[in-house]
Amino acid sequence: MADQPLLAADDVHLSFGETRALQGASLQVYAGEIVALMGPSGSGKSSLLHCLAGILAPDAGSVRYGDRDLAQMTDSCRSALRRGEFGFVFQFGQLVPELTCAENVALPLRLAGTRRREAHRKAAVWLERLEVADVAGKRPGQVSGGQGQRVAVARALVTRPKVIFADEPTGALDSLNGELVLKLLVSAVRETGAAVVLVTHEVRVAAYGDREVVVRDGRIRERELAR
Ligand SMILES: Nc1ncnc2c1ncn2[C@@H]1O[C@H](COP(=O)(O)OP(=O)(O)OP(=O)(O)O)[C@@H](O)[C@H]1O
Repeated sequence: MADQPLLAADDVHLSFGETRALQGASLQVYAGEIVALMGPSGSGKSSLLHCLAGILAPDAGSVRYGDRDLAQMTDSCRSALRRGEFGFVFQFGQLVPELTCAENVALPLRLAGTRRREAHRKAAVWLERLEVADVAGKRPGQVSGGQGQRVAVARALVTRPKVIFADEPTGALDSLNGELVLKLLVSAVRETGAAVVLVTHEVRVAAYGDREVVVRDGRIRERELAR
């Protein structure tokens, strides 16, 4: 494991009006590791994920990606970072309904300026990798929830990001489909070397992580999982 964390939150505070979502959360994520964020509903897991990904700016404390403080970057630099180095998988509604599954997976590459043909070639590789090549020409509304999540994982990985942020990625799936999505996600990131920040309620899902971190009252409690 590298000495320097890839991503580090240091004493992060975040409030929504009167609600104190994060109250001094500190977390380090190293290259290639899968960190599972667990904890009760409302404890601050998603807020921490959003701060780590540069989607929300902390009221106090800092988030660093490598040697860069996200708060010191311009909005366009942060957007470029999110497009180029980060990938996202959420629980619902992340695929563009008007596009086919192949077009959805190719989209991040097209937005980054990759030519159509090359973007679709890479999309096909990732759809195959996630075992959903057969739905390439279908729209998200025409595929099952599990297939849709595997397409979403393919889309998150197609740019070969350094960090994947996954917020309850299997929360809407039955346990069998959830397991399949997780197994494919984990084997794909082991291959690409991406780190994963995985928010989940479920112990079974957290067990896919290298490390489990418990968020409680906007702070971190951490314990190592047996490998
Ligand atoms: N956009 C928002 N506006 C107002 N309050 C918010 C907002 N987002 C989160 N909160 C509040 O901040 C606190 C932390 O929320 P957060 O979503 O980070 O928790 P969580 O641990 O991810 O919860 P869950 O497991 O239920 O998704 C909660 O009290 C929540 O109600």
